[in-house]
Amino acid sequence: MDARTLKIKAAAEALTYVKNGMRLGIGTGSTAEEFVRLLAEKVAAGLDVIGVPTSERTAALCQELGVRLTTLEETPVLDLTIDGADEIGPELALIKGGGGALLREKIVAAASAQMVVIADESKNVEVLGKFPLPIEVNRFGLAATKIAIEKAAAALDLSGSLTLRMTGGEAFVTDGGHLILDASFGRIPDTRALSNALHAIPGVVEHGLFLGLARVAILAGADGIRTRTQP
Ligand SMILES: O=C(CO)[C@H](O)[C@H](O)COP(=O)(O)O
Repeated sequence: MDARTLKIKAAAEALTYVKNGMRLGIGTGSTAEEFVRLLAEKVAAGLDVIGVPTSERTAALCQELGVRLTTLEETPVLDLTIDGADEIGPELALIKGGGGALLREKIVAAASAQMVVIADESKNVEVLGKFPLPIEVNRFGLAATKIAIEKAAAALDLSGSLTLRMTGGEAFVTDGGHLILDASFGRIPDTRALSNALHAIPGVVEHGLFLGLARVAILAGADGIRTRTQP
C-alpha cells in the first residue's frame, strides 16, 4: 500500500469523530490535507461544521473545497482538532512542525476539547527525536537564541546540529513571521524537561513537542487501522 493510501485511510477513520455542528481545528501537512478533502465531501453532502485552519496553506485548501472557516477570535473554544504529526511517541507525545505550522497547530490543539492525530504507522516511535525537532524562534537575536538552545540542550545531555530551515535559498518564514531551527538531537528521552527548558529561552516562540495534547492517534498500516488512546 502506498503512503498516500495510508494517509487517506487514517483521515477517513478520523472523520468518524466528526459530528454535525462541531467546531473543528484543522491541521497542516499532507495527511491533514487528505482529511480536508474527505471532510469537504461530507460538507458538500450536508455536514454542518466550521473550522479554524492551522496555516494559510490549510485555509486556502478549505476555501477552495468549500469548508466553512472561522478564527479563534470568533470561535475560541473548539470541539475537536484533527492533525498530522512527524513522530508519535509514548503517552502520545508528538513531534510536529515539519510543515512549519507548529505555533498555530499548538494554539489550536490547546483550544480544543480533543485532539486526534492521524498518521501512517511509520510515525509511531518508542523515543521521540529521530525527526529533527522544529523550534520556532524570533528573528531578533537569532545567534544568541541558538547559543541559549545549545546550552539548554547540553544541560540535558542532548547534542546535535541546530539548522536554520531554508526554502528556495532563503530562510523559511512561518505564518507568524518567525524562523525555524531544526534540532537533530537523535533521541529526546525527557521531553518534558526539554520543553520546559526551551520555553524558558526568551527568543524561542514555540517548539514542536506536543505533550499532553493528543488523546487519540489513528495509525494506518499495511494490516489496517490501529488506534492508540491516552486517558
Ligand atoms: O506538523 C505538521 C506541520 O507543521 C504536520 O502535521 C507534520 O509535519 C506531518 O505532516 P505530513 O502529514 O505531511 O507527514
